[in-house]
Amino acid sequence: MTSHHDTPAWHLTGAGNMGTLAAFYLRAAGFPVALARGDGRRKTLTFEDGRAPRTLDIPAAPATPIRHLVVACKAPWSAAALEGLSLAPDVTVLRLQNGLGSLDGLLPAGADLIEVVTTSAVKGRHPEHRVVAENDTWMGRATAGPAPAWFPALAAAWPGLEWAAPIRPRQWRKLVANAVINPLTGLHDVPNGRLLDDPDLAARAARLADEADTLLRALDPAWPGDSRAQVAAVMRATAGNTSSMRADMQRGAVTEIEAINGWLLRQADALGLDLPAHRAIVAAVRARQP
Ligand SMILES: NC(=O)C1=CN([C@@H]2O[C@H](COP(=O)(O)OP(=O)(O)OC[C@H]3O[C@@H](n4cnc5c(N)ncnc54)[C@H](OP(=O)(O)O)[C@@H]3O)[C@@H](O)[C@H]2O)C=CC1
Ligand SMILES: CC(C)(CO)C(=O)C(=O)O
Repeated sequence: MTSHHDTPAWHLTGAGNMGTLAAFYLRAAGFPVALARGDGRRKTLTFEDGRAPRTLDIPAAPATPIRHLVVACKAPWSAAALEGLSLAPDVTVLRLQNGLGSLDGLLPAGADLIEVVTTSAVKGRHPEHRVVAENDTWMGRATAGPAPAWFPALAAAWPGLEWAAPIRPRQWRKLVANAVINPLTGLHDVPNGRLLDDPDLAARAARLADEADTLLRALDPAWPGDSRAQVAAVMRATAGNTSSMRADMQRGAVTEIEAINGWLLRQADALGLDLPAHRAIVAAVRARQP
C-alpha cells in the first residue's frame, strides 16, 4: 500500500543548476515538483553523453504549507530563499548545497533535515542547464537510521544515489575538498589541476588540508586525517575544472566562502583553535567579493 508519504509533493527553492537536476530526478521518480515561490519556469537540461535534451516545466506552487522542500540556492542566499515560505512544523528539507550550516536557525524545530552530498556537476544559467557529470550522490541525516519511505523510488530514478546516515563523514570529506580547492583556484584564477602542478599552490593546499584535519580531529578523534591525499585525488579527478568559487569570483558574485572555510573557522573559534591559513584565505576572498 502506498501513502502520500511515499509520493511526496516537493517544493523547490533555488531552481538553478543543481535544483533543476534534482527536480528532473524527483519527477522521474513520479513526485510532483513545484517552485516554492515565483512564476512557473520552463527549463532545458542537456547532457554530454548523447542523450536528447529534456524540457522540464516546473509550475508555480499552490499556496499550502510546504511539507517537502529542496533547498538548492547558493549558501549565502539561504535566508532570502526561505524568507516568507510557509513551512509545515515537520517539513522534510533536502539541503543540496556546498558548505555546512547554511540552514542553521532557518528551519522549524521539528524539521527533518536531510543533507545531500553530490559529486555530480551541472553548469549553465536559467533556462539551460548542462549536466556535465552524473556521479555519486549521498543523502542522509546527521544521525544513523533508515531512509524515508520515498527514498527507494528516488534512488531508482537518480543515478548513483545512496542513503548514507550519519552523513557527516561524506560531508566533511566534501567540505575539506571545497575548503582547499575552491578559494585557492578562485584567488589565483586557475583550474583545479594547477594546485597539483604549481609547487607554491601545492604547499598552500597542503597547509589548508592539514589545518582542516587538525580541527576535524579535535571535533572527532576518529577522523582519519588523510585530507592531503583525499583532496589531491579530487584535484586529479577534476583537473580541468573551474571550481564553483573560481566561477563565482570570475563573474563578481558573492562566494560560498562563509559556509565552507568560514564554517571551519567558526568551529575552531568555539574550541579555541587557530587556523591561520584558513583565516588568511577567508580574509583574502572576502576582500575580493562585492
Ligand atoms: N552546480 C554544480 O555542479 C554543483 C553545485 N553544488 C552546490 O549546489 C548549490 C547550488 O549551486 P548551483 O545550482 O550551481 O547554483 P546556481 O547559481 O545555478 O543556482 C542557484 C539558484 O539560487 C537561487 N537564488 C535564490 N535566491 C537568490 C539570490 N538572492 N541571488 C541569486 N540566486 C538566488 C536562484 O534560483 P531562482 O532562479 O529560482 O531564484 C539560482 O538559480 C551550491 O551550494 C553549490 O555549491 C554542489 C555540487 C555541484
Ligand atoms: C569538488 C569541486 C572543487 C570540483 O570543482 C567542487 O565541488 C566545486 O567546484 O565546488
